Amino acid sequence: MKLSYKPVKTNHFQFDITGSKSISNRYLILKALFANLELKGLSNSDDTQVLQKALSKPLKETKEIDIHHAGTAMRFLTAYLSTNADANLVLTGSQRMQERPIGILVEALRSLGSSIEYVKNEGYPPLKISGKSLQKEEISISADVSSQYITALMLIAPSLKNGLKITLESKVTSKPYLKMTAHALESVGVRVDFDSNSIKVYSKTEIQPTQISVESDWSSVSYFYSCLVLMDAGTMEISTFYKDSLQGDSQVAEFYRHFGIETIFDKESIQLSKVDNFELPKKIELHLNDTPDLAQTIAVTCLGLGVECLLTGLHTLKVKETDRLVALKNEIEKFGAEVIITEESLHLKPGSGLNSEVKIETYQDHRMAMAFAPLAIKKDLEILNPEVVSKSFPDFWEKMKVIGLQ
Ligand SMILES: O=C(O)C1=C[C@@H](OP(=O)(O)O)[C@@H](O)[C@H](O)C1
Ligand SMILES: C=C(OP(=O)(O)O)C(=O)O
Repeated sequence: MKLSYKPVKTNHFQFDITGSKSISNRYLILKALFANLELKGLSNSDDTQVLQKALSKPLKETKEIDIHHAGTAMRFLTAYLSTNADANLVLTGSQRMQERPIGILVEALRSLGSSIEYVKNEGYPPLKISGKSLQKEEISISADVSSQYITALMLIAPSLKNGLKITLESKVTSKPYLKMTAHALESVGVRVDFDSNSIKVYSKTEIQPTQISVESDWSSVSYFYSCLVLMDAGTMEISTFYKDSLQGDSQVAEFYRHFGIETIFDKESIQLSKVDNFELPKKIELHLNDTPDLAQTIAVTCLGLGVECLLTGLHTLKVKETDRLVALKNEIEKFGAEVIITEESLHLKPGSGLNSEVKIETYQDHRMAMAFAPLAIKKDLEILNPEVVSKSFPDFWEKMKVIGLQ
């Protein structure tokens, strides 16, 4: 798809964004445990729909569940199904999902008493799961590969007889996602004690009727921050967001102050504006261990601005929808910049300008398509397989049109 920018008449853009897929998918598992939970504003992303569909089928009659590319659905369902006596099935996903590790979670669940077998390769989906009730109440797990393994255990913990105490080994990655899970549990009345390296989730069999409204997705809004930075002028009003967000990616508001974007919280929306006469830094250094999904957005913003950047804390990017460090290097260098990657960092040194007529490969990664789209404000470009955005943000291109990207 060829993308170009035609400034629209208005300078003030107002729109809403779909619900957070991370929050939605946590509450879908909680709803499977506690029927009297009512959810509003769920994400319309593929990742949420695939989980919703899997949970809506009678498990006894289900032989296989395919969750495609959805990491959260894969990890959360592995834990949920292994505790559900009706489950006797194969849980699988896309080719890439079969290359994303799950051994740490499977080992943890097995040590609690689960029956899970690898169908193809040791340590990777597909999994054959026979659900049963788990008896143990303590587990240690390494926390530096994916926080989703720990979230998966936290979400099933209320259904265990004595709850679950999880000890986190090694450095914790993506920690705000664990806080989000703790908050989701607490919001339905489950007690959680969260210390720096241990999490205790208490047992709960019933909850009071509870209604939850899902906040919009902060990772998705990051692309609009990037657009506004690269536009000459404009303001944006985007809903529904809260100042005390559960989402770690709300940190994007702080990060983009470095690029001259001010965020004002107004009731249930954010208002973004450009600071007058802002002087851009020559170089920016950010540690993104808490917010890995923002790395691509920020790297491409820096490319568009010609600002050098050093992003660290990125070791998990290799096991996401694609190896995002390699993908970023490949695509950014097409524009004439230099990118040096290590196991956990990306250093971008801008070139003298931006090369034209660049075609962006998206590697079946929604965030590759969405992160590069704002660059079209500076240079016409082509995004290959633009439909990948539906993993988290099906309306992405429609919203881009609102601000002038066609
Ligand atoms: O729990 C979640 O909802 C997520 C946790 C993060 O994954 P890791 O913990 O694997 O970094 C994040 O990248 C992903 O998009 C969503
Ligand atoms: C990494 C992501 O998702 P998941 O791990 O849930 O597939 C993402 O949305 O960027």
